[in-house]
Amino acid sequence: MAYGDYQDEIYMDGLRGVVPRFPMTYDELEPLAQAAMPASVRSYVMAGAGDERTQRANVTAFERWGLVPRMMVGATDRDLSVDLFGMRLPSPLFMAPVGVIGLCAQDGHGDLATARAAARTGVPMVASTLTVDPLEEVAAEFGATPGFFQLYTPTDRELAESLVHRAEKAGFKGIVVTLDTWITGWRPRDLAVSNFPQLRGNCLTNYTSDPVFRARLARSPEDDPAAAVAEWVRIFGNPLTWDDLSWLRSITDLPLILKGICHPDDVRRAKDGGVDGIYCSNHGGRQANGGLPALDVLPSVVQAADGTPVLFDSGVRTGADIIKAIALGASAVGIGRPYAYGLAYGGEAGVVHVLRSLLAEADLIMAVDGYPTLADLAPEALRRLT
Ligand SMILES: Cc1cc2nc3c(=O)[nH]c(=O)nc-3n(C[C@H](O)[C@H](O)[C@H](O)COP(=O)(O)O)c2cc1C
Ligand SMILES: CCCCC(=O)C(=O)O
Repeated sequence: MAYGDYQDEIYMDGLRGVVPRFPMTYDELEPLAQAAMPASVRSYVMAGAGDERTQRANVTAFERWGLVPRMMVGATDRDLSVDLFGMRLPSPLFMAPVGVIGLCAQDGHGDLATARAAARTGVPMVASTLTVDPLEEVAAEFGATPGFFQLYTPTDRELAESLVHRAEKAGFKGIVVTLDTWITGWRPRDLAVSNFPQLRGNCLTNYTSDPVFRARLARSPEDDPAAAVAEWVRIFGNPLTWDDLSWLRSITDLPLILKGICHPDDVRRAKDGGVDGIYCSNHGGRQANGGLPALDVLPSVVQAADGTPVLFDSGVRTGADIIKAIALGASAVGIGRPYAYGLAYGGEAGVVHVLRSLLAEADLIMAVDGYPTLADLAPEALRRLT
């Protein structure tokens, strides 16, 4: 089945008098999802760093590139599949780690709903360290779709190793280490409501369920939750340096991917340290304002990666954006807010709808523009507007 067939399904429903249950664009979804969320979760998900210029620029950066269509290619069959870390994935799309995704669902179990959406669509989920349900239970919902575990590396190395080994045992297929969030950026939306401390206590399950973490506490997290949060705050932020990379590399044989890489020299150092993947991202503009849009640094990252897979996120909102990122050299393309809002508005079905809509649009663009495979999307397929 082609991804574009989702269009036919929606039209057929229309013929039977069934109107679409979900908004058809990100711009329509965003306010509806925000209205459906509790205020603290809403401001947390919306929050970008500073006056959010970088966050907005991540999105508008895509408007400066245009695809050039090719005719008479006969692109009746499209192939969106990609090879990544020895796995064949049906498309380049994946769900970026979103720490509070659990809380985005009405029932508080959004991690499980997202994992089920991954199982239904074949779109991998990168599960954050900060899930609400334990990583083992999240992984159990993935079905045949590979999942990735995102590590926030605590200062306690033994705890970091325990989290990674639990992820291996649970069946995750890669470890994504996030480098840009050892400290939280200046987020006025959260500061205005003193938000973050309220939320974080809900997302510590992977710590409170960990034997190493529990052994560090005088009393169990069940008996003294405040002490568990305090210990988490103490150990959470690890300002990793390149000297830590050999240790990170040594703790797992799974593919190791570094998230937050935007500079070609950092790509080279990561490659020298033996990583399997580079993840180019500015954290959706949530961490440091004043930065370049992530899309604008992607080509130099891809060039330095020199064949090492480059995952990309930040600002992807449409199927056309996915195609543009691929044409600029990304091996896989992630979304954060779009699926978080799909979940908040429509639960698991909302996530599935967001994923299928993005893939349908991407597939139909490839059909119309005459690019039957992702390999056809060479840089010449794109032109930069002046
Ligand atoms: C509410 C929220 C929570 C996030 N939590 C994490 C996290 O736990 N770990 C991480 O590496 N990135 C986290 N991110 C960043 C995303 O992985 C991703 O880089 C970003 O959302 C991509 O930008 P987009 O939202 O414009 O698609 C979070 C993003 C959001 C919106
Ligand atoms: C300490 C921040 C953890 C979650 C996160 O990455 C985000 O909110 O962007």
